[in-house]
Amino acid sequence: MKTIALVYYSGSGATHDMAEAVAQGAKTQPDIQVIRYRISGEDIQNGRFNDPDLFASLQHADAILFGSPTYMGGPAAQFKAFADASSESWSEQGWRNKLAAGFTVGGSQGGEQDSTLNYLLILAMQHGMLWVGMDMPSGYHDKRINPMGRQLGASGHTPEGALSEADLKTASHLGQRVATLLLSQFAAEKSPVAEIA
Ligand SMILES: Cc1cc2nc3c(=O)[nH]c(=O)nc-3n(C[C@H](O)[C@H](O)[C@H](O)COP(=O)(O)O)c2cc1C
Repeated sequence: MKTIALVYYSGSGATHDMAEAVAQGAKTQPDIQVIRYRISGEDIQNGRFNDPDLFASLQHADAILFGSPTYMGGPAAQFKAFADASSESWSEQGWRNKLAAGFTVGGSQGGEQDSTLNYLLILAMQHGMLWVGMDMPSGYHDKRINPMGRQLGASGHTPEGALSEADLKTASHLGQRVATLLLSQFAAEKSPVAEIA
């Protein structure tokens, strides 16, 4: 059994819908369990995210997928508070070689979702994780997904307050891709950080 953890913030529910689509895609594969953690403002006290149980369970996940709405051209502050708190795992590189991926939602089609995905990628790199992007270039497939052609991760937008079917399919595909990779021979062995001679 492989475990995929989804850690995300969602203010009005669109990023939550993306997370559910990611989970649905992941669950199409056998022997995959998905754990979901929706960050809430109450987890943040005096500006600091505090949930030791979450970090303990993330330690056992095989993949961690990060999700945040795009707020003011980047991740929401609530997500960033979680990311800052993850620095305790950073010092030990505790998430090294886990798979990682990201998803985001903006109100506009071109609402700087790339900037949020870039941040999620950098967070994964800080932790020594292995980033999984999209493998569906827009216009070169017949599945009507990834309409924005973003290869860095799954993104959507909510012009009428809701995501399109194509955006949800994109998220679902990303979940399926991570699950497939986890089950494949390419999943990295988790080995301790080598000592420098
Ligand atoms: C404080 C704030 C800042 C926002 N900034 C952006 C932005 O930079 N780009 C964008 O496309 N949408 C922006 N939006 C719109 C949200 O990204 C959009 O409503 C999204 O669907 C929210 O996701 P959620 O329902 O998961 O909270 C912003 C919304 C809020 C509340």
